[in-house]
Amino acid sequence: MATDKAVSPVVEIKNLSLSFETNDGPVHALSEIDLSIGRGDFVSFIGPSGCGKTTLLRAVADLEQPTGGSLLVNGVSAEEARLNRDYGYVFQAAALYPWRTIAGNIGLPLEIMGYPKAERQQRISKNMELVNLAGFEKKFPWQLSGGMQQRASIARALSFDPELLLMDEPFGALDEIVRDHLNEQLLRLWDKTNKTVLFVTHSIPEAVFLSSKIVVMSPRPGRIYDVIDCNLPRDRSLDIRESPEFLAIAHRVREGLREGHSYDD
Ligand SMILES: Nc1ncnc2c1ncn2[C@@H]1O[C@H](COP(=O)(O)OP(=O)(O)OP(=O)(O)O)[C@@H](O)[C@H]1O
Repeated sequence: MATDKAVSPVVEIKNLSLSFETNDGPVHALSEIDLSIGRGDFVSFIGPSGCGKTTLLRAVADLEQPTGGSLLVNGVSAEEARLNRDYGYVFQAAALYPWRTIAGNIGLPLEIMGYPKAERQQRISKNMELVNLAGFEKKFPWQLSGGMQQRASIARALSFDPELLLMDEPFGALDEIVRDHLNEQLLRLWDKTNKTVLFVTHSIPEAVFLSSKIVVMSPRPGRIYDVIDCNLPRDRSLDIRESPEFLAIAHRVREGLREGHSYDD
């Protein structure tokens, strides 16, 4: 029923654990993860290196298999959600094919899925506009800046209109000015499309600026240390980073990272 879908969580994780078998024995990457993500939420995952942020995102994408607990995506198993193409994935590197034009890259998932040409073109134009790349259809990736390439990879992830956008440190390799600019654009995009976003980052200001919810993780094995609601106005601009509300949330994230962190190594 449509109403059920509107209120049910997009991602529901209960007591999830995930270990990797290695030659040196098991690596316990995630433990006792409980999390419910609502439709239209923008959820950032922040935590020290190796705390399992990427592993959690990959489990939602059905690219890693949990060893315990349950995980539902759009009310079905992660595998079924993957087969339903319920998510688009954006990596740290834009990973565009250099021999394809920007339009050709953005349209690639649509080609693979067998969309007819006219619909492909219409979706490519719509998504290029959404990420402010209209006019660059015929350029090749190497003719675009790093930030523009990353915007193209976001347009590619959105090309088939998935409900869920999984983003693994998409702006981590970019300089701070470009990153600020992309943060503002991503916020506008989220506001316009109402997608549910799961976003991995190492940056406290980025997490606070973008999110409706911040998940602070602690390492070994990765657990959720704190979940912080961010109710900053939806039409915020970068200036909000100077506001007391912003600084208070950033402070709570920083404290969580400090307290959840083990300094043994
Ligand atoms: N395929 C794998 N085999 C064995 N161990 C793995 C594998 N993938 C990840 N790990 C381990 O699981 C733990 C979590 O890794 P993960 O990449 O999810 O952390 P992360 O929080 O995303 O780190 P970073 O912030 O550095 O990207 C780490 O200890 C990592 O070495």
